[in-house]
Amino acid sequence: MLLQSILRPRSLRPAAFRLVRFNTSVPLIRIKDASFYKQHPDVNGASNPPMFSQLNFTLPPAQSPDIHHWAIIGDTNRADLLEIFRGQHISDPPEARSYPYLLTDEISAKAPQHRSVSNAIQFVGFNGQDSGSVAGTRGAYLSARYESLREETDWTLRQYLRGQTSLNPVEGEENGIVEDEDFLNQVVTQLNLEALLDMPMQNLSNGQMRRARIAKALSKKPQLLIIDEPFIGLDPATVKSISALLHRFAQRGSLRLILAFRPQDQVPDWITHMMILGNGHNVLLQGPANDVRQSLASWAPLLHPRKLKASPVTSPMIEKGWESIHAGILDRVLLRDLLGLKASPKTQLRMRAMDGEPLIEMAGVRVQYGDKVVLGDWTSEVNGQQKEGLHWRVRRGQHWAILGANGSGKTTLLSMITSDHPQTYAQPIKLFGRPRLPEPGVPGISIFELQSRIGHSSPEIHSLFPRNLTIRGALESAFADTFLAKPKLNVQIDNTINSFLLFWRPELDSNYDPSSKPNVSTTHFPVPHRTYAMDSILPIDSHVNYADKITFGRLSIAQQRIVLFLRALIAKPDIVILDEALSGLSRSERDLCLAFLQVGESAVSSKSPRIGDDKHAAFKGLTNDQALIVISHVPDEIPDSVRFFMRLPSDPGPGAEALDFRLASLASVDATLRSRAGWEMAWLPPSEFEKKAGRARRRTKRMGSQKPTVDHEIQDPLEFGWWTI
Ligand SMILES: Nc1ncnc2c1ncn2[C@@H]1O[C@H](COP(=O)(O)OP(=O)(O)OP(=O)(O)O)[C@@H](O)[C@H]1O
Repeated sequence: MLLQSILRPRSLRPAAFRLVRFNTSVPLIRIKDASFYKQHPDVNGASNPPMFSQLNFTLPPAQSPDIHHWAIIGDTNRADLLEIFRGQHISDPPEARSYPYLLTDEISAKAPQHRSVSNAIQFVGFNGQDSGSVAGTRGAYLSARYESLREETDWTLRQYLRGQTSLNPVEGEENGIVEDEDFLNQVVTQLNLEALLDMPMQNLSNGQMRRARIAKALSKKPQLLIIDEPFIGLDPATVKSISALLHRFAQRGSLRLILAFRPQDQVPDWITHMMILGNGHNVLLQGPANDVRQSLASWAPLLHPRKLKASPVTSPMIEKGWESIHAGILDRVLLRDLLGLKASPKTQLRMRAMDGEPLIEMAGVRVQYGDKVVLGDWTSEVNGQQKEGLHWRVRRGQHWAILGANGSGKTTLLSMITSDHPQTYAQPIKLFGRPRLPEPGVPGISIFELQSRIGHSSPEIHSLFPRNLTIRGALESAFADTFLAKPKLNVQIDNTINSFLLFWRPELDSNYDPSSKPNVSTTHFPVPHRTYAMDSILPIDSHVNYADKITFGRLSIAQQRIVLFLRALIAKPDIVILDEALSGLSRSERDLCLAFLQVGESAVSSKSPRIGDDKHAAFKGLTNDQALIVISHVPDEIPDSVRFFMRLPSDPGPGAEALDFRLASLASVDATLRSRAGWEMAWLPPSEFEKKAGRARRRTKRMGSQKPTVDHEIQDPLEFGWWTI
């Protein structure tokens, strides 16, 4: 989403072809007409194609007076480019990539360890398998995070930051190796990490872990810090503060920064230069941010080729856009993402389901470690009285969003529902109308029953999901007791899995080519009396056997997230929990997931026409019997069918009003959390929230000659004092 700011008119020239002049002649990174290979260019021919052929890129050091704050924008191939910047992959010719500034006398005198590229350039990436694990922490399933036993290797944040993570430290390094204590303290303060210093790393929330990793990288005072997807999974206030903080560090002139984003992400205003990657390993545009934005804006008409052909107006930049489309480097899905245009997924607003069977009931949940209460440290209104702890009810058919700043307890709350948290058993929680432990006359609910009735996708599941399962195996595991146990399958389940695999083939099978027909003889098939597309009469196996060959580990991060999203839905569980399940997806993939959630296989993708037959679709969207719980820091990832939300309290720090606990519903059909107005309203501090939101009011209805009774539809809002926005 790059076209946020007003564009100033300038001549349209592809920035990649422009000469760049710097005041300093000693760049930090110089890449000149280089191609890059994963293996030596002489081996493996076709399976070792060049990446970023004839790449040119120059980055002046932080000490140079030229201000260069770079953003790299691209899909999965941006990871390869970031590795190239860090000295990985083979450069052809070898001397075409160099780091001249690291060889200067200035570096030898000030920071000799920075003569090595791996010391001078630090990288922080958050997405995917390595995202949560730091030096062996957070390695086990979520439940391990909550175990009271601590291993010797459960390093605290302080130990992690000081590098004290060796069981047998070398003499003299018992307290870690810190180059500059004052600087480390400053970084800790600025990233608001002081209060967490003595906490084991595996107990940190996602947002806290991200801040910790940025702090660790900054504390090494690198010449260049590269951060991939710096803001993914952070609450809006933390995004603002980390963005401002990174800007301050970069402005000081001691650190260069390269931030990498997905095409649909919002890029901070202070970014001065951009490189936009196209499909394959190709650079589409590169140069000063305003020029790139302007070139991109001129490509908007390419989304409407018919209108464009009728118009006599053309320009070299539009020509370049056409060429890129014809060469396959640019496609309309990518262009839409870059231009920040929303596709319009079919939205179906779910009727307010107020009288469904209760699936989750919490009556005063309070989770604490020692003196620290991490969930339920508030009072709220229950039947007109103030009660302590979390009181909440989720019924069949209801779609909820859980909102809260990083560290406010969202993951802890979910672990109460999934029973990953040992304290679940001691809490006043009922699931499916039953307590966790048996009570006189009421049987408890077993963990296996619970797992079979809850579909769940989360960053924790992503980081622990077995990489060697095939795509089909991954979906089948939704019907098993554990990831690797034998699934309980039957013909109907097999058909459902095939149906999902068929629908999602364009996204999951990288070799999928809608124009090529599978190499299967059709001569022995009965001749249909009408003409059908050839694809639809081929056996389904020929369309879905890709899923038996591709393993989860070979998929891109976005594809892995799609598979886990489908895995959460496929067994038609009573409760679907999507915890940051769509983060890391491109805008079009995310919109397709949202549409799929609501209308199933009749959702439409701009990527390719679907082969599926809607009438016989195995999945037609969530049913009125299912409940949905969504957690996301990004409004665009919250389906419009979400009609209720819970906001957990958080304290943004000195000078800002703390957010309090609220339960609320979205009153009008037009109000959604995806809309800017709805999102901002949901995050208002109490003084403003109470002015703008309404209270659930008592409605009565007459039943024959009997006295008026309270409408059952209003029971929960009145009982729990809901608000409406
Ligand atoms: N075992 C533990 N001991 C002490 N504190 C803990 C422990 N486990 C988690 N916490 C703290 O509980 C709080 C809630 O964490 P949780 O992961 O639920 O937050 P979250 O809302 O999911 O955050 P995010 O949006 O960053 O993922 C955090 O402050 C975390 O540091």
